[in-house]
Amino acid sequence: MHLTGVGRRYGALGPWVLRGVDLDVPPGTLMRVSGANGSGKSTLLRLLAGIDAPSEGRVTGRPRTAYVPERFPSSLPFTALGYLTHLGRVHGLRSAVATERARAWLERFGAAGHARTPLRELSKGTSQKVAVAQALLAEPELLILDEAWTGLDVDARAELDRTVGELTASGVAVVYVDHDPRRLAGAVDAAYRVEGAALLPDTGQVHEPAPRVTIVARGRAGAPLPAGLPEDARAELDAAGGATVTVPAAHSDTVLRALLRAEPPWHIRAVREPEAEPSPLSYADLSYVERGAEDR
Ligand SMILES: Nc1ncnc2c1ncn2[C@@H]1O[C@H](COP(=O)(O)OP(=O)(O)OP(=O)(O)O)[C@@H](O)[C@H]1O
Repeated sequence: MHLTGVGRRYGALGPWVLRGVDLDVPPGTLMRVSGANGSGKSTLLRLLAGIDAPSEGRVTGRPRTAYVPERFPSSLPFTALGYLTHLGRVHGLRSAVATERARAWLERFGAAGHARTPLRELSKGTSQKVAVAQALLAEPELLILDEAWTGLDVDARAELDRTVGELTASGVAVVYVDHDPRRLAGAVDAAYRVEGAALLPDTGQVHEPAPRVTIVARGRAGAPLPAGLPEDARAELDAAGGATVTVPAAHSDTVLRALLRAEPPWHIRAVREPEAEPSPLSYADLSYVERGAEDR
C-alpha cells in the first residue's frame, strides 16, 4: 500500500493534523508509529485502516485490512462469540468456520470462558481481547493496531507479541502505535513519528515535543481565522466567535500579532503557558496587547 501526499484535517477550516505524508507499507513490514498525545497517530492509523479518507492525496494498492481501534464499541447487542462469528461471516466465512476461528482466538488470548458473555458485560481487558480477535479472524494482509496492548493482561500481551511475529513472518504487514517504546522494539522494520503534521523517520532518539502555548481569543461570530498564522499553529473555532490556538512557544508572538492586526482585531482573553492552568492575561501579556494595538 502506498500513501502519496496524504493530508487530513477535520472540517474545512480545521488545522491540518497530517500533511504531505508519503508512505510505503510493504508486505511483511512491522512498522511503529509514535508521537506526542494528539499529534495525529490515530488519525494516520484510521487512514491506513481505510475507515477514514484523506482530505487530500491518494491511498493506492490497499490490501485486505483489519484494525484494532483505540476504543472498542462494546455496547453492541452480541455475546463475544456471537459478535466474532457475525464479523467472520461479514468477512465471507461460513458460520461454522467463523465460530471455530472465533473460539480458537478467544482461547489463544485466554478469553474462552467469556464466549457467551454479552459484550457490554465484559471487563475492559476482555473487551480488548475480543477487539484483537475480531481483527485476527479476518486473516488480514495488513493489520493496524492502535494501542492494542493497553488493558491486556501479561499473558495476552505476550500472546499478541507472538502473533504479530508470526504474522509478519508470513508476509502480513503490521502497523502499530503503543505508548511503551520497548514494545516489539527488536523486531521493528520501520519507525516513524508524527510531529507538526508531518510523518518523520524515527531515529530512536527521544524527541521532546516543543512546549506549546495556548491562546484563547474572541472575534466576530463566524469570522475565519486571520491570515498569517504559523504553519504549526492548531486552532479550534466555535460558532460564537471563540478561538483556541495552540502553537509552539517560539511562535506565539506571531499568532498574537496576526489576531491583533486582523480587521476587526480579535480580543485576546487568555494566554496559557506550557503546562500551566488557564490563566487570565498576565501583566506582560497585557503590555504585549498594548504594543500590538500601537503597531496597528
Ligand atoms: N473526529 C475528529 N474530529 C475533530 N478533530 C479530531 C477528530 N479526531 C481527531 N481529532 C483531532 O486531531 C488531532 C490528532 O488526534 P489523534 O487522535 O489522531 O492523535 P493521537 O496522536 O492518536 O493522540 P493520542 O496519543 O492522545 O491518542 C487532535 O487535535 C484531535 O483533537
